[in-house]
Amino acid sequence: MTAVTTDQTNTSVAEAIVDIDRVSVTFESKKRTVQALKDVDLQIHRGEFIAIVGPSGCGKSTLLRAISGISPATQGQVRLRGDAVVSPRQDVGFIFQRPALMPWRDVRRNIMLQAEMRQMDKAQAEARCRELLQFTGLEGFEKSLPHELSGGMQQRAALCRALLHEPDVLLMDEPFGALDALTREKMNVEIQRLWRERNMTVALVTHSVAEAVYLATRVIVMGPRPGRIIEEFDVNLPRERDYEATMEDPEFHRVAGRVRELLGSGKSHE
Ligand SMILES: Nc1ncnc2c1ncn2[C@@H]1O[C@H](COP(=O)(O)OP(=O)(O)OP(=O)(O)O)[C@@H](O)[C@H]1O
Repeated sequence: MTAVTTDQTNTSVAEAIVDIDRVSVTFESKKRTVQALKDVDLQIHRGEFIAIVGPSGCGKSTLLRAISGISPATQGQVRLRGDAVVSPRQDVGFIFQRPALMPWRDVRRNIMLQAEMRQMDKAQAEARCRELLQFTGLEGFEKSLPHELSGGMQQRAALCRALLHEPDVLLMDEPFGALDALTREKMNVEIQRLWRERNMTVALVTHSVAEAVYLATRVIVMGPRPGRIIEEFDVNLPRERDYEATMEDPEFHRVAGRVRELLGSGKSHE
């Protein structure tokens, strides 16, 4: 079993909404077998914001996919709200690296796709859609097609779609990697507010150490494939985080420094 050291004990006794118990994921094809995850143990408690960092190809996306059931565990077990995850789950929000909007549908209809897939009550979904458009600053762009939006706006539309059914668990796989630095910063601030105000449980995969530490209550560091958790750090910062002030906070520098050290201070982890 992988030894996990924690620099500060998380004494939270809150309910584990996600329980990952000795999970391994192996991909088998005719050509080769890849073990993407090996004996991963992790509990995510209600209201936590977990950021997962690690070298490229170490299994970060696979871990999120195991939680959502897109790539279920081949050994061990993931439990979501107590239920074993064995197939894709509808009761989470998932945001991919690319917004994956349908090019022929306008913003509103892209968001409402979620309602159609889930056969949600139309009037309720429309009301929720309007609320999310306002929340993410997309009001006025309901009728725009994806190609008429900036990258950040497209990712915001994807965020609205992922949140339409009000999931209490949000999984985000490097959602801001393709954005310019300033837009990424703005999205970080929006996600911080969203997590806080909606009291969601979030797991984020990111290559940015700064993004991980700014957003997370706990940073999980994975080692090279086969993916294992090698260390985790509690981030002792207030839930409400001003961006500039956080960047200057000694706690931010302490955690970011240790994470960078562990990742070999590679330049790929800004
Ligand atoms: N569907 C799949 N079929 C076969 N192999 C896969 C599949 N998905 C992932 N892998 C392999 O599993 C390993 C982990 O991949 P994963 O995408 O989880 O890594 P990652 O840490 O998210 O990488 P990156 O940071 O580069 O996005 C890689 O070697 C990858 O090639």
